[in-house]
Amino acid sequence: MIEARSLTKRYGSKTAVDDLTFSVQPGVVTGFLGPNGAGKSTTMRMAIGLDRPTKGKITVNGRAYRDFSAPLCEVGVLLEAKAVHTGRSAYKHLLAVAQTQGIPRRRVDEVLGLVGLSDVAGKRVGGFSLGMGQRLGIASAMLGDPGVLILDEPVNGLDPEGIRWIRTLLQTLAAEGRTIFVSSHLMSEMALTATHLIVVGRGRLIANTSVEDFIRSASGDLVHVRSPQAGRLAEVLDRENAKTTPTGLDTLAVNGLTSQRIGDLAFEAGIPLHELTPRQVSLEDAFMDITRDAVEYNHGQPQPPRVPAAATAAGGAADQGSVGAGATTARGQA
Ligand SMILES: Nc1ncnc2c1ncn2[C@@H]1O[C@H](COP(=O)(O)OP(=O)(O)OP(=O)(O)O)[C@@H](O)[C@H]1O
Repeated sequence: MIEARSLTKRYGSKTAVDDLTFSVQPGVVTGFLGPNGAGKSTTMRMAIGLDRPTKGKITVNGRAYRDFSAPLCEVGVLLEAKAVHTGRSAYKHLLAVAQTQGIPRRRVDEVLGLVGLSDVAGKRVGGFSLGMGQRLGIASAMLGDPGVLILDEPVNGLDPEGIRWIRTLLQTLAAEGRTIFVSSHLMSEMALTATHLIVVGRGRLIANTSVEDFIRSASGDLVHVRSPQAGRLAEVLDRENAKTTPTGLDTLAVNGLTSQRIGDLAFEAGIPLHELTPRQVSLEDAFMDITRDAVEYNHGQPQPPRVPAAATAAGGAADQGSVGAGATTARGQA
């Protein structure tokens, strides 16, 4: 398990990580999401002792990283795939890493097999493609057979086959009971890979929720309805405390009732319906929506008006299961 408590990191006047509290549970893949500059890498660097928190703490299995005598056997890390000696072969690189912590030579062969690099084990790392480099980075992270894996943007620059491979590997490792903490700025990718999400923006916690709940709350309860008796239907629905907004001559946007309930009410009132569509948002849209005000640089693009997505509706504690509690903070103060 990874636990951050009031974790804060300032670089001069810049607050990179701002009072983050969350925990990452074993047995599932937890996605660490946020726009560029949100503080993901800084958080991960603090988790493995490469940066010191200005305030608060982050522990792995209840201990600070520096307290591990054989850290590779506790927590595997992929921060920068290219941080290897390019003149060495993949095998020699892994062997050198293994020898620093008394990991047996046979484990090098095992992890090469695990990541599918056995056939190129003798090749110089300098000639590796980006995808092979990522595989080597993961092999290195897996050397000590750790129970915790921290991976910073492991799918960056990979082709679809490589992305699918990492996705399956991470899910398999999580199913073995490991704690998998993986950062990305791609919501759609994380939705396929992760079970739980921790979303940050400008260093602050925006959401800490299951992927399922994130999708549900992002999609909200907005339903598009078309009826030749839209005015009458609005009266019926308003009596049920729905919020109806005319969007055309015969169309309504309805908040606060499910499409099933709207259909039933229309039927009971003898009102014909020509369309009844729950509003769907793409995950990428939901993510953009929830992090919009937390983006450091928006490339000068004009910001479209906010849709009344329910992604911000559910409040909650800073630990497990909150969507939008931090978003309010980020919007209010950023
Ligand atoms: N050593 C440093 N000195 C000063 N500012 C830093 C330093 N490291 C990070 N920052 C700043 O802290 C903020 C968070 O950066 P960080 O790299 O953690 O974000 P990120 O979410 O990982 O972004 P990306 O997806 O772009 O890697 C950014 O504004 C960054 O410029």
